[in-house]
Amino acid sequence: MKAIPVCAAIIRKGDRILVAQRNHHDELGLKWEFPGGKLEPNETAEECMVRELFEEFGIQSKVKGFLGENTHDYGNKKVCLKAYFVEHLSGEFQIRVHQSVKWVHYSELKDLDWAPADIKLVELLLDHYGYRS
Ligand SMILES: Nc1nc2c([nH]c(=O)n2[C@@H]2O[C@H](COP(=O)(O)OP(=O)(O)OP(=O)(O)O)[C@@H](O)[C@H]2O)c(=O)[nH]1
Repeated sequence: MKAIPVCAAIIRKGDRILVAQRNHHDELGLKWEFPGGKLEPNETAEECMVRELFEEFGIQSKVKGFLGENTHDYGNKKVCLKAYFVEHLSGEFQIRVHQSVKWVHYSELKDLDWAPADIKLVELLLDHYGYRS
């Protein structure tokens, strides 16, 4: 099974990261994730991130770097989740798609009920910032 490429945004404010809860109507409803979505044909990861963050929150943003990726097999599909560091440039966050969003301190990230593909990315993120609980 070929993995579906999905881009996920790490948006930081001080010691907090923006996390989003999937809508209860959607697959993996109420699980926490990094905002983002599937890469469209002929789109770069940077374009995908900027598009998804505008669709999901109505904000303008810019990709600053790449954290890493994790491929996860959900049984019915396989996703390759690629996490990018993204800077919020302008616009108030409007919650257009998700159930809710919140800014979570590094020390609390591991306590969330994450979408399974995200767990390895959360570990990578904590390593990246040198955070040890
Ligand atoms: N955006 C996002 N998707 C994730 C994460 N972790 C994870 O397993 N996924 C999975 O990756 C896929 C992305 O789908 P999505 O529904 O968010 O993206 P989309 O808006 O482009 O899709 P759609 O237009 O088909 O609904 C889903 O299967 C979702 O469950 C994550 O951290 N962020």
